Amino acid sequence: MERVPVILLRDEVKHLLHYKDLIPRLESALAGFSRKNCTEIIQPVRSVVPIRKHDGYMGVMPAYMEQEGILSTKIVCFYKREDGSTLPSSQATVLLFDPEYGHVKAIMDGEVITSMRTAAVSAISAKLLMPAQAEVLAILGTGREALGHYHVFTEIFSFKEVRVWGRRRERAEAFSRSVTGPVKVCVSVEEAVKDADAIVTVTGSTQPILFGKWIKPGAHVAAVGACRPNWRELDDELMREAVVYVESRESATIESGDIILSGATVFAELGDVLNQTRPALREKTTVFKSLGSGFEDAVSAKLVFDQWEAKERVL
Ligand SMILES: NC(=O)C1=CN([C@@H]2O[C@H](COP(=O)(O)OP(=O)(O)OC[C@H]3O[C@@H](n4cnc5c(N)ncnc54)[C@H](O)[C@@H]3O)[C@@H](O)[C@H]2O)C=CC1
Ligand SMILES: O=C(O)C1=NCCCC1
Repeated sequence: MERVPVILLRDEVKHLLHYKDLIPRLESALAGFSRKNCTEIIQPVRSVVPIRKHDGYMGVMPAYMEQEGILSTKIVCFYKREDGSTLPSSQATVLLFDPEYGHVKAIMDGEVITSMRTAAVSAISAKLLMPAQAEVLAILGTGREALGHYHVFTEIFSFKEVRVWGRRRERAEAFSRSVTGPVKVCVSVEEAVKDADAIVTVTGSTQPILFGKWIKPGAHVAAVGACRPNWRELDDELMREAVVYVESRESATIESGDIILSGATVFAELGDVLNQTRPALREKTTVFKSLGSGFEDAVSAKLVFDQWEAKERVL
């Protein structure tokens, strides 16, 4: 029998995926991934094909979770875009397979998944590592990931002040107008991060934009951009003085320019903290260097598919 995959477009994925389901699933997947001798989650480091002519990369991100019966791969194309470019800086599709037979069960939009799971993992890092009674959140960058981070951080935490900085002030102002809560537009990174408790860097920068000397001791930084080994968002001082957490040590030492070029040491994976095998050093300045993992896409895609199937059953 020929099996036809279901195609789930952006709006449907958006409708089916919710942070309240996603966050606990990601927490258990991060913990599973970091368990000693983990055989449940098979995930090679992302394969990256340079698309030199267009200043871009294609990342292929497979993952297999045997117990959960999840086999998937995300294919994401991402680009270094010049200021003012109207082209998208990344596009992604997730394929969900039947692990027993190998056929494709679903082809779904990967952009909502990328943005929600990335923001959710940063929020998990903040839950574990941000100072207690955090009052000020600073978001550096005004694009798609910035918006995702705004939504989940304001949904699960209660900040007294949210600030945004963007290279182009009009984009930061547009960002501030596009969300429902109050957001203070800052003219410089330094102004945005002064005395901030939580800082999210979500830019396409390839050079440091955030400097350790501007940051309040004890602040938590979720560093989401700079996912190539020669790209940076954070300076050497911040990387060397902060306690650094990652999703995967293996990926971090291959893909993160902030880690490789600063010579910083990785203290723990987030999963180690969730498994209580490494401590959450909340009182110290902490950096979560996010790179994105195939297993995060895998559990997100499964949630979307299960929700879709449940809806179909009712109809
Ligand atoms: N860690 C992860 O799992 C993921 C990381 N990313 C990365 O996050 C970053 C942001 O992605 P999106 O929001 O989707 O992109 P976007 O294109 O929607 O937004 C990029 C933002 O960065 C700013 N920007 C670009 N170049 C800059 C520079 N040189 N200095 C300062 N700001 C600059 C832009 O003005 C814009 O505000 C990218 O580097 C992307 O590759 C994206 C998805 C997942
Ligand atoms: O995990 C992802 O998805 C991405 N990571 C880094 C660059 C763009 C997409």
